[in-house]
Amino acid sequence: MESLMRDKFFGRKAAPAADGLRSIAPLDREMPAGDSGGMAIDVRGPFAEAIEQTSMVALQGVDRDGIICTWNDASAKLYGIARADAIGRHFCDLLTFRGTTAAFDAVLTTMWESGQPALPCDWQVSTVSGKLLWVYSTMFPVLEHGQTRQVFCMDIDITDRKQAEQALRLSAQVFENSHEGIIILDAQWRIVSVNAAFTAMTGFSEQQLTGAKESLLRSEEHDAAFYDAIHDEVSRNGHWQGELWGRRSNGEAFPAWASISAVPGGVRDIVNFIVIFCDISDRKAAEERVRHLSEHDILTGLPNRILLRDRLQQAIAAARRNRGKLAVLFLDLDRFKNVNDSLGHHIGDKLLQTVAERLKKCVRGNDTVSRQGGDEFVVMLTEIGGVEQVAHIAANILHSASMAYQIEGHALTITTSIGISMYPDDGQDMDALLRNADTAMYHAKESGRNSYQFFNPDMNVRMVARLTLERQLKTALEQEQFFLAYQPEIDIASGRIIGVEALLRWQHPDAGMLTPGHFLEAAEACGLILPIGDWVLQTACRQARSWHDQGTPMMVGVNLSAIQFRQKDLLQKIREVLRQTGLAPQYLELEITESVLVDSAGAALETMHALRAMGVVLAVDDFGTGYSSLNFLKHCPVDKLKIDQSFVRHLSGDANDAAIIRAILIMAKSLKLKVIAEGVETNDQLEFLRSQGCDEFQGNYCTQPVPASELPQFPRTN
Ligand SMILES: Nc1nc2c(ncn2[C@@H]2O[C@H](COP(=O)(O)O[C@H]3[C@@H](O)[C@H](n4cnc5c(=O)[nH]c(N)nc54)O[C@@H]3COP(=O)(O)O)[C@@H](O)[C@H]2O)c(=O)[nH]1
Repeated sequence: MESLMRDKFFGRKAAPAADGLRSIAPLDREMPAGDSGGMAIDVRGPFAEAIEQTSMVALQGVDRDGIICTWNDASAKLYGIARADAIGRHFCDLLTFRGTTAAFDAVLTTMWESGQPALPCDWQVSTVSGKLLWVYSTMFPVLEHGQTRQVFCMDIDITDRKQAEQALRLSAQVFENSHEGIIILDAQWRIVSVNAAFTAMTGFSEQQLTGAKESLLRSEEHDAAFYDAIHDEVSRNGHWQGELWGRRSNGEAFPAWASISAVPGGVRDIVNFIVIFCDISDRKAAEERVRHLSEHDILTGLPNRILLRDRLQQAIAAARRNRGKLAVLFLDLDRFKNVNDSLGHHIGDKLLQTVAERLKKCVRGNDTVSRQGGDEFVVMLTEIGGVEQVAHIAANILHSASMAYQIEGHALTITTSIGISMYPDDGQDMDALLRNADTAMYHAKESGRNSYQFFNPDMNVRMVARLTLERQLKTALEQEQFFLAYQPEIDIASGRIIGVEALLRWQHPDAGMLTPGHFLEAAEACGLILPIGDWVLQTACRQARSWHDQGTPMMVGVNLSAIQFRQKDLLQKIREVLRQTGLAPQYLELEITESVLVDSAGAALETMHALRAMGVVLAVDDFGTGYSSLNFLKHCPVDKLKIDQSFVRHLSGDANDAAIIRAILIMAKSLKLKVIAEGVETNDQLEFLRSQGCDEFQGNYCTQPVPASELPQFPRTN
């Protein structure tokens, strides 16, 4: 490329100069008439030589072949090439023009041909050593006898200027194309210039802003002191950055991140301020959404546990300062699980949403209704006058929650149990108040549900005892402290044992042998009844199978409490136990109380039919104490009624009990159900039952419940 250029513009034959290549050729300059830019220099003369060598301007001269004839000290300095290394070399060997070679060549060609000087021009030059610089170049031909003899070039280094221009261009690009709003202000905080991003961000036009005071952009979210502090900071330290509210042209405030810098002029003088503005509305909105989600319950939109704790803490601090009172109401819906189990979670969710709406209507705007999870809600009442006021609100809540619900065609009712603790009487801190309200709620449940209970310290004592019992029950299960006692069920006519009822016993390490009355309720409350019940079922069936193997087959009765009966996998469990133990299903009798059947209505019937289909025998336990209607019994696939022992116990003294037993027996006969009387302790009781046609009896008159090995050797049926 360079050699091509060399041939084209400096002549193909590089003939040596007459006086040798390294000497400076004698030249005369002839100015064409009317030429304004040409010059005549006698390069041989001392004047020209002096100019050439002392000039601050880099001066080079080349002949027709492009060979360098002149290279002054300034050129050597500018290009970093010594005079001795330049003279006699081809110009293109030392200097090349970046991207403008063709233009440079054209200028040279014109000059050689026209003998006219070229217009001064900026060139970017790279030297043989790799140095890159910008020069402002004036090129002119030197004539001899009317012929161009040499071309001279005067170069001034403009690299710094070019770089500054470039930087300025870049800054302008950044200013205009930045996504962040940029404002340039003068020393009096008057707007000098704004970029497009800022006008787009605020809705102000450039005309509206230019010349306006910075206060035009202030939002009412901040007072004057806020802006004064920023001005002070920028004046003192040259910089401030932080979040502030800006103002759009329509008056709307928007959150922004601002970075303000002072641009110094002379000593201590600030000439301008530059403000970079970033609209953070979207980020703030996203943060707000995340914060809201983290503090609210998704299902009901109520404050969740986290937000409640936060508000409770603040309310306690305020009550402490003002010597005020506040109340914490712990709510738990009664038997909400039944709704989920029978109608599905979808309906359960809708019910919770409606309850939440009703709760909000029962309290004032500054109170908090929160959902803790599941069917638990906590209401915080602040600025309370006294317990009467709280009791009134609690009663309202009970009433409102118990009103009928219509959800997707289902008519539902639900009640609530509420425990209440008060600051400062029932706790000084949040955890104590929540704990005590929970304890009181638990007592509300125990005392029949659909009620509220204020906390009292006795509750805590009972709660501790309950928790201790629950812990011990867990240990009992792990350490096999349970065993089964069996009580025979005797056919009255033949006197034979036709089966036994398996009754749970706990060999407590300290308290000795405990009957279910001591622990059953706690086991049900904490859910341990399920693993315990599984163990009972497994153990009783294994024992019955063992009697079968010994040639004395006997029916075994196993009690199922409500929670056990409602287990989703009950059928599967029973099928599996029968399979594992090898007990035929007709030897297993499941005892279910009337209340279980009535409470779980449709679902219970389905389960009972499935159990019957499996071949298992079903008995209604404690019959007469519940509310089962005759109609209900008619549709219930049960085999046996167990007359509750309370009727048997007072047979001799209470004519009513005798009448009840008679009625049960008549009814059972017509429904073709077997009847067994429980709690028979005397011969008189037995004789009465025999006289009334009762099928079977069970009770201490025969024997108390005993371990399998101690069962009396009565004749047994097969
Ligand atoms: N879910 C489960 N419940 C169970 C289980 N084991 C027992 N239970 C239930 O606990 C209740 C109390 O049982 P328990 O203390 O064992 O009392 C039973 C008998 O000991 C008692 N009984 C029997 N005959 C007499 C008598 O002549 N006099 C008298 N005072 N008491 C007597 O009656 C209870 C039998 O109750 P029932 O089940 O109604 O037939 C009790 O409700 C059990 O159901 C278990 O494993 N799981």
